[in-house]
Amino acid sequence: MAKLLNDDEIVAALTKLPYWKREGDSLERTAELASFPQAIQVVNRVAEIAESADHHPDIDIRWRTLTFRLSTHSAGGLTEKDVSLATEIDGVVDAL
Ligand SMILES: C[C@H](O)[C@H](O)[C@H]1CNC2=NC(N)=NC(=O)C2=N1
Repeated sequence: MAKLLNDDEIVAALTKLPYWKREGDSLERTAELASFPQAIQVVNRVAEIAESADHHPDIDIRWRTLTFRLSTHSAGGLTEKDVSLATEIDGVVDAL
């Protein structure tokens, strides 16, 4: 099972993830895209990445604004899997 990150490790990871904040046991980011279809494109690409990694985000879709919440449910908190998925999501959002 993935190892839980401690508070210092989470703070260190967040210095490299400026769009993300910690909300308790989750990492959270909002992204506003140019249109609803673009937002759905991002969701579809993130879904592919999540399936490959077998690590799935919570995603809230409101018109063209997406909110991603990442946590490793099996470990009961944040792990390197969440940091890695956050980095991948940033790449998807940046690509549009
Ligand atoms: C069996 C499978 O590996 C698990 O159910 C995976 C699926 N996706 C997951 N996603 C997230 N975010 N946390 C998990 O603990 C998790 N577990």
